[in-house]
Amino acid sequence: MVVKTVVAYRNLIRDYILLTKPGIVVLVLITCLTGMYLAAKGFPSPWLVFWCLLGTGLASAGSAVLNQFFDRDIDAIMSRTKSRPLPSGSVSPLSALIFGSILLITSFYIMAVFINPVATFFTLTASFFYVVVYTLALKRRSPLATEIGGISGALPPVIGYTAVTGKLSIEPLILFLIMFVWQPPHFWVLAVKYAEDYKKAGVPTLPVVKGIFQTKVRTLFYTAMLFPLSLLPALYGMAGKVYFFTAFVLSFIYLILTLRFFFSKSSKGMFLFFYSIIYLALLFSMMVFDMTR
Ligand code: HEM
Ligand SMILES: CC(C)=CCC/C(C)=C/CC/C(C)=C/COP(=O)(O)OP(=O)(O)O
Repeated sequence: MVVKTVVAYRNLIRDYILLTKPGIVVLVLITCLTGMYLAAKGFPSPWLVFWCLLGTGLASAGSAVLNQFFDRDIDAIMSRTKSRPLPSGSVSPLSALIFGSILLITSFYIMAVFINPVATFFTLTASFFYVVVYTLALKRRSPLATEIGGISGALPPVIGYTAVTGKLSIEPLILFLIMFVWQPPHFWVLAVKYAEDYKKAGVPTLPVVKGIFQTKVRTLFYTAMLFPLSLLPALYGMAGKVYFFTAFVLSFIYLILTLRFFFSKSSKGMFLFFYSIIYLALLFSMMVFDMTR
């Protein structure tokens, strides 16, 4: 009896953690911390780091929970998502709505009280774009949802940077641009693999609307754009030679893998998808490493 209750609680906690898309939260936090590091030109005040990472992490987590609350009908149709906590029935929609709202309200409170108005504004904007603009307004209507939704995903380093400086400048905009251009190819590789799934659920992703070939062309185009963009931090004095060299090699490998995906007859590019995540994590970590040396 006791063992059963403990297992039930453990499963419930696991489901609530899964609802927050924890893998994405980790990468969001790495990019946010990089923004803070570059702004402070070294390790910023530990309390600022603590509150800013907590606030940004809660915003990312809360937005992901609300995204799954609103998407629970289409998530139940797609094989990739049908075992998520909401479609599988292990968490009720009302509980998810309350949980996501509490996470978001706590995030905005922390950012407003412990950080500053500019970073709070960008946190609100990121959440608004993910939940309202991407999930509610665009995802079921247009393939442009991916690019416009990318505004949300590109804001975490801007939140980190402005948490330290309190104002916008060219450096956070460069980080924004890198992340903005990184997101569509990151997603389209998956969208190609699951094109049938998205079609069945009525989600007009690029492969569903324009076909696999057009999507592969655009994936290649965005990855090619990412190459020069990834070098900008070194050219603007935000990072040094070690970063420049690493970014060059990482972007070169990314381009080669994307070319392989482009010419491949298969629509499965899971290694490329995995590489996109490693790429961004290493790129941003290298900026911090080069600053700390
Ligand atoms: C337009 C924006 C984006 C789209 C459409 C998108 C889409 C996706 C999809 C569909 C998955 C697979 C999830 C699954 O298998 O259940 C995924 C995984 C992932 N994404 Fe993205 N993503 C976007 C932006 C971002 C951003 C901004 C980050 C972080 C900075 C990120 C980090 C990750 C990570 C770490 C994973 C693998 C871990 C996981 O599946 O939870 N993504 N993304
Ligand atoms: C601070 C803050 C709010 C940060 C959020 C950053 C972030 C990760 C944004 C990405 C948003 C996005 C459009 C995800 C799309 O996946 P989807 O939800 O359509 O994917 P799915 O099909 O797997 O559910």
